[in-house]
Amino acid sequence: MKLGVIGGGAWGTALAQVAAAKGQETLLWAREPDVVASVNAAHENRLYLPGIPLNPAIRATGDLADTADCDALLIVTPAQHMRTVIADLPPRDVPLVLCAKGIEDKTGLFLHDVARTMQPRGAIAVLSGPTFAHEVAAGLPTAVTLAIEDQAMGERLRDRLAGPAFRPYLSSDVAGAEIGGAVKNVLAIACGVVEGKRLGQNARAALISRGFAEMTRFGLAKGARVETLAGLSGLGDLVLTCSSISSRNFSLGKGLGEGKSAAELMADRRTVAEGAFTAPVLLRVAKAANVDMPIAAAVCALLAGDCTADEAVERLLARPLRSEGV
Ligand SMILES: NC(=O)C1=CN([C@@H]2O[C@H](COP(=O)(O)OP(=O)(O)OC[C@H]3O[C@@H](n4cnc5c(N)ncnc54)[C@H](O)[C@@H]3O)[C@@H](O)[C@H]2O)C=CC1
Ligand SMILES: O=C(CO)COP(=O)(O)O
Repeated sequence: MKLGVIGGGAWGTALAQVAAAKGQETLLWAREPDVVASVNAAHENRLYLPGIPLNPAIRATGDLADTADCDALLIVTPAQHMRTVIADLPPRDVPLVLCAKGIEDKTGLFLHDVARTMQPRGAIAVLSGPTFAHEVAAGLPTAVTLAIEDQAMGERLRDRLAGPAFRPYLSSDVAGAEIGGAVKNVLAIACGVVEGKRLGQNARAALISRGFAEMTRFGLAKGARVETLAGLSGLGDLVLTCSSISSRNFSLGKGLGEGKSAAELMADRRTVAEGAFTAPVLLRVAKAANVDMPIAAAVCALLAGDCTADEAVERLLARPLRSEGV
C-alpha cells in the first residue's frame, strides 16, 4: 500500500505525518523544490511547517507522475487549484480524499462535485474537521469527519489514517462535511474583525452562534444533514477557527479590523486564507439558493473594500430584530 499526499503545504505535510505513522509508504507531492528538498534531506517542511520534525519515512517529490503507483490519494492543495492539480495526475480511478476547504470560484461547485466531474468512477471522500496542521503534525489529539458514500471504502481509508491521537469519524454526508469547512473560514474572518476592533468576547460568541445559523441555513438548502453541520466538520471547526489567532482566516480578519486593506494583508502571505476566496462565491451560491447570509455578506464587502470594518459592524447590528430560529 502506498498513500500519496498531493500538496506540500502545512496540512498536506501534517497528513503525510499521520499516514506515515501507520507504517505505510507515504509520498508527498509538493510544488516547491525547496519543500521537496527540505522534507527529503532534513525531514522538515521549512517553508510551511518549520520546526516540526517529520517522520523520515515520508518521501517528497515534485513530479506528479511519481504518484502513479499510489493506491489512494489525499488531495490537499488550496481549493482554487484543486481542479488543475487533479487534471495533471496520472489518469487512474484511485480513491481521492479531498482535504481542502472551499468552493470553486469560477464554477460555484463544491470540491467533491469538481472532483466527480474529473473522476466519474473512483471513490471520492471528504476529510474535514477542527485540525490546525501544526498540532496534528506534532501528534496532539485530533478528531475529524471522513465522509464518503461507500462506507466499506470509508472504513478502509479510515483505518489507514486512524491512530492513537487521530480519530476519523465516518459519515455518508459528503456535502455536509464539505460545507462546514468552506463556510467556517468566512465566519472566522468575521471573528477576527471582532478581535481586531476589540469588540469583546460577547460579540465573538454572538458571531459564532449567528454564523452557525447561517451555516445551517446554507447547508440545509444545499443538502447537508443537520448532525453533520453540528459535528466536527461544522460547529467543531467553526469554534476552533473563530477562537484562535493560529487561524490564517482569523488573523486576516484581525488585520481588517485593525484597518488594513485585504490587498495589503494578502500581499506578503505565502500561506492560504481560504475564506477570502470562498466569501464571494459562497454569497453567489447562497443568493441563487435564496439563503440569507448577512455575516458572509459583510465579510465580502469588507474584503472588496466596499465598506470599512466600522460600517460592516454597524450594518450587522442595525438589522431588524427577529426571532432566533435558524
Ligand atoms: N493548515 C491547516 O491547518 C489546515 C488547512 N486545511 C486546508 O488545506 C488546504 C491547503 O492548505 P495548507 O496546507 O494550509 O496550505 P499552506 O498555506 O500551508 O500552503 C499553501 C499551499 O498552496 C500551494 N499552492 C500555491 N499555489 C498553488 C498552485 N497554483 N497550484 C497548486 N498549489 C498551489 C503551495 O504549494 C502550498 O502547498 C486549504 O484548503 C486549507 O483550508 C485544512 C485543514 C487544516
Ligand atoms: O482549517 C483549519 C483548522 O481546522 C485551519 O484554519 P485556517 O486556514 O484559518 O488557518
